[in-house]
Amino acid sequence: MSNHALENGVANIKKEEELSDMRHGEKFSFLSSGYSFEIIEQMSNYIREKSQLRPRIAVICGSGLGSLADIILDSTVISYEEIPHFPPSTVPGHAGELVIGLLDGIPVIAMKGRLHLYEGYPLWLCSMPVRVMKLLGVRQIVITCAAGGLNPSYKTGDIMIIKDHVNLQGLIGNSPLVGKHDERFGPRFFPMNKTYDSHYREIAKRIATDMGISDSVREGVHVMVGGPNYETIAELQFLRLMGIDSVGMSTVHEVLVARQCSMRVFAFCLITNECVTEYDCNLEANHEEVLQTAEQRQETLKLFVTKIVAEMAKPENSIVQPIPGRTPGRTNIVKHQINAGELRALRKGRIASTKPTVATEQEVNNMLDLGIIEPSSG
Ligand SMILES: O=P(O)(O)O[C@@H]1C[C@H](O)[C@@H](CO)O1
Ligand code: HPA
Repeated sequence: MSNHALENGVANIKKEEELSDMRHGEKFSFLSSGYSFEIIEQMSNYIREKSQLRPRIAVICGSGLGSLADIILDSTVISYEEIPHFPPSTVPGHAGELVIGLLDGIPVIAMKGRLHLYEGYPLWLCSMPVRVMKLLGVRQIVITCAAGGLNPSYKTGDIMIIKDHVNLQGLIGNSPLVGKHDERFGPRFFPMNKTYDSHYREIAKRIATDMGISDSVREGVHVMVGGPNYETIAELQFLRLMGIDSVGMSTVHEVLVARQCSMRVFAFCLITNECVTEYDCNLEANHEEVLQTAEQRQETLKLFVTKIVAEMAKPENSIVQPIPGRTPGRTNIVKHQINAGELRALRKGRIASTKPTVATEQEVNNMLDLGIIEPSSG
């Protein structure tokens, strides 16, 4: 199926290119905004049929961090290649599997391996799984990555909680969000200043203290570069001037898409190597070191992530606010009203949605963001 992924993407782009402005009878081209809502819905429906669990929490495992998914019990494993329209993962250290199961008793969905820009996939395709997970009911997400430590005080093996990012690609117009807009994925114009959930960051720091690892846990600003090559010394010096603490090749595009659809985000990097910023240094960045560091830190990270997920799942930590910026009157969501029986059935995963009746847009948005109802293509 995955062989068709890019073809289908291209078909989708062609459809968009054919859009015409009827007022003027002219044809306009659109940059691709990726898979339509209906294709994402098809993908999530495929996944939903494979597991009875309806996780609210997702984990994206970065390079060499796939073992985080190995502690998920009673799991259903779905290879990316079998999911319609899902492209394969092509990087060592990225298994290319979705794992749905229980992490210390809490339903989660994990991406064991992600998609990168440097694999030749456009950013909308790299971040597409986040939209699929949203339609599956995910409302909170833990995003992890391997990164080079640019802050001179960082050491290999440190965990850096991301408090902010510089979206280098986005600043010059390469964003997963460019192109034709569909309000069902969230607003086009939305704020980013509360992106990295401050409450979850505090929880993570408390957990680090309890685990006795606070000396190796940092908080900093992440940048995503295009890769696949590591950076030159001049590039790293430039990034350091910008106030960057960690350099990676992922995460930012996923965070953007997650925030657009109102997910609460906790993200961290494992500092897998120290960035070389001096010309007279003989060290050279390499992927083997990245994977090796990840392997050395896997037990600590498994515990760290398990504890964070347990906290995120607590009712008081799982309240989700809709992201500001929805365009009034532009949402295509079918409105639902829900009774107690339906709510119980939804929570047990026996039904995916309820019959459409009338509810206010505010009620619908609240229910959507709380994961009580599913967005529909209607
Ligand atoms: O998938 P992530 O961002 O964790 O992987 C990093 C970036 C490159 O894919 C790779 C470079 O070693 O590790
Ligand atoms: N640079 C960019 N991406 C990375 C690095 C790095 O040094 N290490 C792991 N991913």
